[in-house]
Amino acid sequence: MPRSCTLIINPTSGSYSASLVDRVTARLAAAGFSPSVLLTGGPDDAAAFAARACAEEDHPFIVAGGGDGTMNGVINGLVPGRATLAFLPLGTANVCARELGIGSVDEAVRRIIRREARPLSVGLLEGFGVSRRFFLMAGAGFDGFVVEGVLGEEKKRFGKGAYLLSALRTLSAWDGRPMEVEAAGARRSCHSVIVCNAARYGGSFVLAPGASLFEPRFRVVCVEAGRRRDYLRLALRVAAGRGAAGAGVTVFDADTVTIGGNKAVQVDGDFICHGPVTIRSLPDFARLVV
Ligand SMILES: Nc1ncnc2c1ncn2[C@@H]1O[C@H](COP(=O)(O)OP(=O)(O)OP(=O)(O)O)[C@@H](O)[C@H]1O
Repeated sequence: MPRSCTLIINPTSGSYSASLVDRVTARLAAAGFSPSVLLTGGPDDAAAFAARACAEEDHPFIVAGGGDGTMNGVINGLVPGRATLAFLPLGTANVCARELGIGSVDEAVRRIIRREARPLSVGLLEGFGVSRRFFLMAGAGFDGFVVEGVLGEEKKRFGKGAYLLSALRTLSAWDGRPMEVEAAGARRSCHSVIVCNAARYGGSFVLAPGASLFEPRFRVVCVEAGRRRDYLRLALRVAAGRGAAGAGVTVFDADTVTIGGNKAVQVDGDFICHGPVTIRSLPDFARLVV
């Protein structure tokens, strides 16, 4: 019997085309799958479609076709421990594909057909009235404020350039307050913190070497120094491929992180809330095609 396979596709993602999706489904059908395509009509659909697939089948096979936002949506709709998940890179940054070493749509399809999968760990962020899963990272402080400050109008006009404009505004209206971060049995005073479930950040920059989608723990990047020049040094280190750790920045492992204060918090590139929040790892959340 053909293996059913639900493709949840974001038609607004960076490199989507209907003909490309037709080619993918034809290849999957030829390889013995019975693919069904669901096109998202808005930001909440990926999670709703994933939840529906889990209601219809005990162990659904789901392909998230789009960018990292689509993958995040699907993860937020899944019932833990039941689904096998694959990523079809149709987005702009596609950090997920970079983490998995998937270089093209063809490569992704070959891997889907092979169906080799490993247990995926994701993160769960909980704040006041908010609960959200993430698979790449959660950030509180500088990057939270940048994501919160992106203006819809600028995003329409300048695309990813809107993040740069927001970063410039965040730099000029500098918030120097520290916040308390409790993790791995220690309390630290940090200016920003990024809880990494994957090594890469914002594209191909490796922020947290050693972080892995398959490990039931995070690499936590604490920016202790709170001056603009410390962030410049951090950016230069990361751009040079040396990772975040260095002067004013501590990196350590933890599976639970509590962040105090009321700074802005983003997960997987979406603004979620202001602190305080608690973050914990959810091991064996799904099986991820590798
Ligand atoms: N039909 C739709 N119309 C408008 N927005 C949508 C629709 N479907 C999904 N979205 C939203 O689009 C956002 C961005 O999509 P996605 O991340 O898949 O692509 P991308 O931005 O091109 O890629 P990347 O995140 O890898 O840079 C998603 O977070 C989702 O909220």
